[in-house]
Amino acid sequence: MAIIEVDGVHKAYAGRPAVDGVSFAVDEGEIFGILGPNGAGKTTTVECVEGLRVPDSGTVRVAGLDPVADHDRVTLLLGAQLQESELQPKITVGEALELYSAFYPNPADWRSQAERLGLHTKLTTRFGQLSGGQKQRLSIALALVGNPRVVVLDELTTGLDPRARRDTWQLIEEVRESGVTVLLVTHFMEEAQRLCDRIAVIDKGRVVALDTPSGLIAKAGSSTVISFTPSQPLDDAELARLPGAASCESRNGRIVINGNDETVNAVISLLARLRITAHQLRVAEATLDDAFLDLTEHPGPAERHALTERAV
Ligand SMILES: Nc1ncnc2c1ncn2[C@@H]1O[C@H](COP(=O)(O)OP(=O)(O)OP(=O)(O)O)[C@@H](O)[C@H]1O
Repeated sequence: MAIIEVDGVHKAYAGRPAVDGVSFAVDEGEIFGILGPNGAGKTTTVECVEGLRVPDSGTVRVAGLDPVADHDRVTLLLGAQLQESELQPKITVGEALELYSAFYPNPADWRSQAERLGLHTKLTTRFGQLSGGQKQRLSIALALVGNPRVVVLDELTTGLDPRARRDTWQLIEEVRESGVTVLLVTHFMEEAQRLCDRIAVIDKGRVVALDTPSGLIAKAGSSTVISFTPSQPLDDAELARLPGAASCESRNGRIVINGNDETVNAVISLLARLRITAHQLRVAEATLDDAFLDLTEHPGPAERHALTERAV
């Protein structure tokens, strides 16, 4: 059952659309990702879900409630990461956690929360003296302190070092296992791929794709990139006609084909038939990174692959 429903939401700032007809539904208990380039409208969308922005048109429901009209009730069931400016620099970590837990009828044990997030040694440290990563961890702890049914995490692990990022991912998985729905805005593909059950890709204020991470990879162009330097010139047109081949490019004697597993076998058979040797044959699987770039109007996989190879 959907716990978050966003239906045809529009939001403009000074007449310029930031969110232009966004719709999606998040099932209870899932981790739902929102991915998109800078300025795509992700934060505006989640702020509409949190009731911090009022859509110009369209509807948002959280557990059937209107986040603006029923703001007080929604606040009790939805936890959100705080912006840095929302805490006084002199408040200590322990005071902030205690204060925020007092707002909720059924708060989590904030001391164990702090321990899980590696903040237990910082309970007497003032907010203004925390590092960027520690502030980030505190904002996650504060989002979870009310034992919410839904938690909205915008750029969850920005500013965290690799270990803290992985610890945070584990924490989010534990949060989900306890039945909490997570709405996650992220720029990190690895994070989205590892954590999210489904992802909405937003570009220029619109949802351009909505699927599981593997569904997005499969949907975006081709899933396999084959590249090699042939021992003799090859006909690009013949390669482009191979089964599953979506495109073929030749640059400085190196051939790059976008295709799938079937294409890999067909290329090998063709090379054997023509008695051509493939030097530096590489077969790479597309990633969510590739899918993201394809879906948000950037260079295609072959072009990027060629760029990467040249850069190497
Ligand atoms: N308060 C505001 N006033 C005017 N324009 C705004 C305001 N907030 C956002 N915008 C504009 O709306 C568009 C969408 O912004 P939004 O912050 O929702 O995007 P985003 O996808 O979250 O971006 P980022 O990944 O950079 O955080 C951008 O063009 C932004 O400049």
